Amino acid sequence: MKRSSSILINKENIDSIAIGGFDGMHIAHQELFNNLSQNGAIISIETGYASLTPKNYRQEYSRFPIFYYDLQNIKELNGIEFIKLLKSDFKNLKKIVVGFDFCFGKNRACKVDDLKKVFDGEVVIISEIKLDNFPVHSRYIREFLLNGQIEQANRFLGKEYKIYGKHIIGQGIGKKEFVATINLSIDEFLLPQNGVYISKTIVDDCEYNSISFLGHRQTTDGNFAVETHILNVDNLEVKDNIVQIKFIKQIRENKKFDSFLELKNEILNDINIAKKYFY
Ligand SMILES: Cc1cc2nc3c(=O)[nH]c(=O)nc-3n(C[C@H](O)[C@H](O)[C@H](O)COP(=O)(O)O)c2cc1C
Ligand SMILES: Nc1ncnc2c1ncn2[C@@H]1O[C@H](COP(=O)(O)OP(=O)(O)OP(=O)(O)O)[C@@H](O)[C@H]1O
Repeated sequence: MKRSSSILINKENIDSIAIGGFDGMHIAHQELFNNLSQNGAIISIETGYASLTPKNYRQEYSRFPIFYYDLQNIKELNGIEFIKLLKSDFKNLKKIVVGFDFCFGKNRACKVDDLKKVFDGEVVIISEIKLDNFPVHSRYIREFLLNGQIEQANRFLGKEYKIYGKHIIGQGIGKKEFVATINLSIDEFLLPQNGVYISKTIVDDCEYNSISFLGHRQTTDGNFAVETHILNVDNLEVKDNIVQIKFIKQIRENKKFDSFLELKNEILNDINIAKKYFY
């Protein structure tokens, strides 16, 4: 994972910034970044709600350094004070890029027209970016994921939705009764709707085709699990504690089976569907 590189950047060199929450770093956010100059930077206002690309996972989706501002620390500033803060943090600031609906200052009282009044440099306002006539926003991408509409979410994201998890020990019956899986514990990321997904899994810097399951293991211990089975690889040894899953397509919902044999047959069927997709 590319951690924020902003600490290594000399703020004096930054001459343009894009401002927003930027959860997801989706295609509309990228359009804002396209309007930055060579020495641009991203100002990410942290509300604590980011779940598509939580704070420490955002940098990998842009070459521009990200500087984080905690909303709690700036929410009492009025519009003029907020811009003053940015100008004092970035002494060479000449351009600000925001979207059509950008609000700033205490109680979100200031709008884009106010920005033009209080900032004495160039202000670039990006009109609402849409895909198939549908506005692109993080909140809609979250809804797509929660409905299992991964392909739609991925189009809006401009990339495959990816989560990071910690490798944990499972029940230990997968390999014996079904197929081997890597079990994960997920903290900060939004999980798509429960079910079975064609996916890719990144383990120890290698990306593998996979099939992933999210949900309560209704057929075995009933516990909630995030599990991924790597296709065509037996006995993969996982060294790194952190494993990534990219979601591609939901193939079915989670189900309760009357016997282990029925679950096993369904899992083998899922694997065949995934193999047809990949190979
Ligand atoms: C592709 C796939 C599909 C699965 N589908 C279901 C399911 O529909 N219902 C269910 O109860 N468990 C499902 N599971 C979870 C299995 O119950 C689980 O892998 C098994 O209990 C082994 O768990 P373990 O890895 O913790 O040992 C699925 C697992 C995989 C890999
Ligand atoms: N569809 C869009 N078109 C143009 N600008 C956008 C669009 N979505 C967001 N922006 C701009 O990107 C910046 C970041 O916005 P923000 O983090 O609120 O994204 P969002 O996708 O609208 O999120 P949410 O759905 O949670 O409100 C802001 O300057 C905002 O105006």
